[in-house]
Amino acid sequence: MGEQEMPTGPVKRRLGVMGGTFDPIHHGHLVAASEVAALFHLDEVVFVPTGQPWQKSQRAVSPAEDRYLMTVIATASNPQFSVSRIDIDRGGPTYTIDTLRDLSALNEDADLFFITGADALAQILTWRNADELFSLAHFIGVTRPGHVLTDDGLPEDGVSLVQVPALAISSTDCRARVAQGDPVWYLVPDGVVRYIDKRELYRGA
Ligand SMILES: Nc1ncnc2c1ncn2[C@@H]1O[C@H](COP(=O)(O)OP(=O)(O)OP(=O)(O)O)[C@@H](O)[C@H]1O
Ligand SMILES: O=C(O)c1ccc[n+]([C@@H]2O[C@H](COP(=O)([O-])O)[C@@H](O)[C@H]2O)c1
Repeated sequence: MGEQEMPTGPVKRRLGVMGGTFDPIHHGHLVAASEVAALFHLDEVVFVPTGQPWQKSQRAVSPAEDRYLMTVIATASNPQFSVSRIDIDRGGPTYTIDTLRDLSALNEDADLFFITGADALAQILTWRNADELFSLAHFIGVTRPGHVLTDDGLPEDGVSLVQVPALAISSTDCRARVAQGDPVWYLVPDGVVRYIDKRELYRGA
């Protein structure tokens, strides 16, 4: 068979997945997703707020509906970004293995790319069914100030490491700033500043 006659399957969509607690979502999350979308030619990035983040059980996490709505507000202006409720609506502790199984079933026409910061990537072997994760998605680890980005111990073909513009922003710091009465303007999108104020989030954090 000549080269031109080689059978080809349908071209798969390239779907980025940005999981997070987003309490609140900030520009570090948004820049990471935007950079990876450009570098990996993603068709879409779906942000997936956690239901119950079991590794954050040492602190009170804001209600899922508030975190979901802030994520919607923050991503609404970008036609490439969307938000999924799957981890919230499933109920119970959130495991990425479930996120990826559910998204695979809903997007049979897509290859999945799971985006994660250096800190989260360093913990990945502690996640539920860690071995199976890499058969469901390609993992993309991004740089984050204060954390070492490494794929040590992870499957060679399963992970890519990417440098993104350094934004020393964390949700922890945003919550502390609000609690102290300090501004979070320009750390989070304007609509998220307004939402935090309207719902009086983090005042006693
Ligand atoms: N500034 C940042 N730069 C790059 N990646 C980030 C940044 N902030 C968060 N991430 C990544 O985004 C994902 C979701 O993070 P998460 O919602 O826990 O935010 P966080 O700022 O780490 O929150 P917290 O301070 O409450 O732990 C994780 O993979 C995390 O590593
Ligand atoms: O699958 C797990 O066991 C697991 C443990 C901790 C974190 N995660 C996922 O990692 C992503 C970032 O989590 P977090 O807690 O840093 O916001 C989010 O999608 C979580 O569901 C997943």
